[in-house]
Amino acid sequence: MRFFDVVLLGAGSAAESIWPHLPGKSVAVVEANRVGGECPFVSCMPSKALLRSAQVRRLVSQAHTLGAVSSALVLDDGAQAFAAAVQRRDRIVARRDDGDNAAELIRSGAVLYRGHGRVQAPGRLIVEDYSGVVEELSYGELVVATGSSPVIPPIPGLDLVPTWVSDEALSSFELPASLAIMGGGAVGCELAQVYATFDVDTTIIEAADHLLPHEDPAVGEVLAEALQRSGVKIRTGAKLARAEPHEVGALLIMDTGAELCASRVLVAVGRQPNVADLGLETLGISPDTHALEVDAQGRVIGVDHLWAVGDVTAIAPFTHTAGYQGRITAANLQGGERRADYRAIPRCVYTDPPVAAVGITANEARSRGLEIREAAMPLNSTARAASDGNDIGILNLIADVRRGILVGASIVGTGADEMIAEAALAIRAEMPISLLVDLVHAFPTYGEAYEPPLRQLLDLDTDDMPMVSGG
Ligand SMILES: Cc1cc2nc3c(=O)[nH]c(=O)nc-3n(C[C@H](O)[C@H](O)[C@H](O)COP(=O)(O)OP(=O)(O)OC[C@H]3O[C@@H](n4cnc5c(N)ncnc54)[C@H](O)[C@@H]3O)c2cc1C
Ligand SMILES: NC(=O)c1ccc[n+]([C@@H]2O[C@H](COP(=O)([O-])OP(=O)(O)OC[C@H]3O[C@@H](n4cnc5c(N)ncnc54)[C@H](O)[C@@H]3O)[C@@H](O)[C@H]2O)c1
Repeated sequence: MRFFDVVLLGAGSAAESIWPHLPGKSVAVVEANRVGGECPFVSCMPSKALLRSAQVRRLVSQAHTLGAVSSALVLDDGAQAFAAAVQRRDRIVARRDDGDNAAELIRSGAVLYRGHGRVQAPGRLIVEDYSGVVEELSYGELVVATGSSPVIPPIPGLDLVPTWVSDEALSSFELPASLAIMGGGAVGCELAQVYATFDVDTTIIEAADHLLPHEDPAVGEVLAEALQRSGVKIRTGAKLARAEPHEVGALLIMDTGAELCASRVLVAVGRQPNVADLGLETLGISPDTHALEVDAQGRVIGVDHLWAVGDVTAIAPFTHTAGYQGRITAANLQGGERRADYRAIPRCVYTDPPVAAVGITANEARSRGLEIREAAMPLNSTARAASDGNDIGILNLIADVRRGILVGASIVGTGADEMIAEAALAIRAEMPISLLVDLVHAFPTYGEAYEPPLRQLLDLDTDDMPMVSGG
């Protein structure tokens, strides 16, 4: 049995910011699927590649409104355009081949074991490869970085109709004739815009009363308008109650009694941490655990020599969080004392226009008993929106009145995904609003939209027409 100082279970975004940063330690990485995990192959990168192709397709169709051509361009039909977008997508995801990532891992000095890893006892792990060959390893420290999987809700008949989960929707070469998407969260909204733009009749079914229900309602409302302009149909406040096979593919019956036919159903109602079948019960962890609960240093609470990083912790499940947790855990495995601070992790949805938020929502702030004040600004009132021809968007800031600092921000609009970094820094560094209000943004940029609401929060001049909602 070979001993390693550190064994990483899973080789995704979280783990890859650990293995190159443990000089002097012997490291093994156990991976059941692809080195690199989901992000480069079946989640972030293929979705962002397809979203970009879709965005350009819409832009070209609007070129005459932007003075680029004299009349509307005649586009290829959606299927031809999608075939080209898929070729580009597959180049960007290296045709889902993890060979380069695996080679880099090995160059870092770590040992790669391909197969399913499972703890046998404290300090011991087995790896079973595809042919059933089992290897046994022993470890000093174990880092669980096993990611998450889509939730499939127990809806009668759903297993009898054609369904996709996100990685299938992002690996497909063909367009469905029509697509019903269960869930108006990040996955549902991004993929709805992709498929609708390639002329697929696409409907989002969202249980809550607005899209992206984890964010402030105004965000979901502005996004809904943008998606509808891309051809997406939206049914909010509706849950799928039952599904039946149908000549088209699926007949979907909502809890409201409404019905919808679609040739394919994309199930996008959230993800759950991968904690099953890891042998964690041998370490005293309950088999009913939903996520591995970690302290700020990355240690699994109550279990010696066990760490967890990435989606398996269910903390802000994004690639950038996985990388952040990985860097902190690597430093602590080297004897450091680094602690994670999750107050300012950005949450972005890369629709067109994108959505970006950071910190807490107004509802969360109120439930924590904070005295808050909100100030908002429509992005279409910026000079940049006028010159670009963008007429949709909003920026909303949430201030903690007693401390005079920002605690939350959300933006929908062109550039939101980049603009959010300013609010993230302000929240993370607890910068006084009196300082933020003195920051000068270049003219004409979307960033200028921060200035009127910040002034509003300080009761300075209000001539730039920010909209204010109560706290
Ligand atoms: C459609 C979609 C789009 C997304 N887009 C974005 C985005 O634009 N930006 C963003 O920040 N985030 C995005 N995310 C989220 C992002 O993909 C995840 O947060 C990130 O991949 C998590 O990294 P991880 O290392 O925790 O898990 P993963 O990357 O999933 O890695 C876990 C690895 O562990 C392996 N594994 C699991 N169990 C075992 C075992 N027992 N033995 C051996 N190996 C095992 C798996 O095979 C996998 O390779 C998106 C997610 C989805 C679904
Ligand atoms: N741009 C990004 O960073 C990005 C993109 C895609 C996914 N992701 C990650 O993937 C995770 C999963 O995304 P997701 O969209 O699947 O989950 P999500 O939690 O973001 O959204 C799920 C949605 O489904 C709705 N829902 C739940 N049950 C339902 C039902 N029975 N009928 C109708 N609607 C129902 C919820 O109200 C919610 O709006 C996200 O949390 C995020 O971390 C990130």
